Amino acid sequence: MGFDYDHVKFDEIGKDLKVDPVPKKKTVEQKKVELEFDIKDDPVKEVKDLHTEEELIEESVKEESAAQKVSGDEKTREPQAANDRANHAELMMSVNNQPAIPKDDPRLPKFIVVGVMKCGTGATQHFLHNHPDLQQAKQETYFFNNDHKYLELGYDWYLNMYKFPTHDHQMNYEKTPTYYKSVRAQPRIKAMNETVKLVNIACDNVRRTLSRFLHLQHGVGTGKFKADKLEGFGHTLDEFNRNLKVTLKNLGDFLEDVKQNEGHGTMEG
Ligand SMILES: Nc1ncnc2c1ncn2[C@@H]1O[C@H](COP(=O)(O)OS(=O)(=O)O)[C@@H](OP(=O)(O)O)[C@H]1O
Repeated sequence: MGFDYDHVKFDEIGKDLKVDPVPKKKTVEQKKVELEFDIKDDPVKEVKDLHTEEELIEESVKEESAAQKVSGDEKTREPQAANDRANHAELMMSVNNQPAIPKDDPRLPKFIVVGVMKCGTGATQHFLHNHPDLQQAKQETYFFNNDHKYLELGYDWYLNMYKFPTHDHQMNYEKTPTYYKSVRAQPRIKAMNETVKLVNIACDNVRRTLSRFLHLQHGVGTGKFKADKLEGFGHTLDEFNRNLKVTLKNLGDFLEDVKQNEGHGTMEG
């Protein structure tokens, strides 16, 4: 059963929303004052986990963009178009020097929690941690989706994230909640062990988005992240909602345009 596009009024989407005027951009000085206010009044001082995770991601992103600047070629850039992904993954495997994989090392993980970020991966890890036959990596490694770690530091670095199993049945594992969306990580994990088990936890995407937003907002409020992390999302839940309403209205206009013009009105362009 197909979707009946003809009877959908895309230009109606968001029409009844009472959209408040888009807030004017704040000056740097205003943002600074707000940030200081947030830090002073924030009741939660302890954001250790949040800090560690975000630091690792930021480090990973910085390293990737530095690699792109230096090489300036296709090898290190994650492709945006879905159609390019499979080809790109193959390209990545063939053109880069792959690190030697010590396939028999008992420290290698038997399964990996690959995501989804903000779907309770931390809670899952917490439960697994208490199992006597399981042993987790020292931290979220971000190994397979980071060119610097994977290609330059290699498996020496990765294996150092693990202890040797203490008995025959014990299995090592890691959790890095961004692997699920990484074009790089997939073939690299397969190269390590093509029967390794991957655990992916799914949840409601709206709840997940809100969780991520509040995570970022909290991090900015406590000075752990830079304020520009929230650019476009707003700095409060009210701003987030306001911006979402505008985005939703724009989405309706965009879809109407696609409906009218793509493939001469067939939407098959
Ligand atoms: N058991 C269970 N089931 C469903 N959801 C749960 C569970 N335990 C924790 N949570 C909520 O998951 C949010 C944190 O997810 P993650 O641990 O995956 O975050 S992270 O990606 O590692 O930062 C975080 O959501 P928010 O509280 O909305 O931020 C947790 O409350």
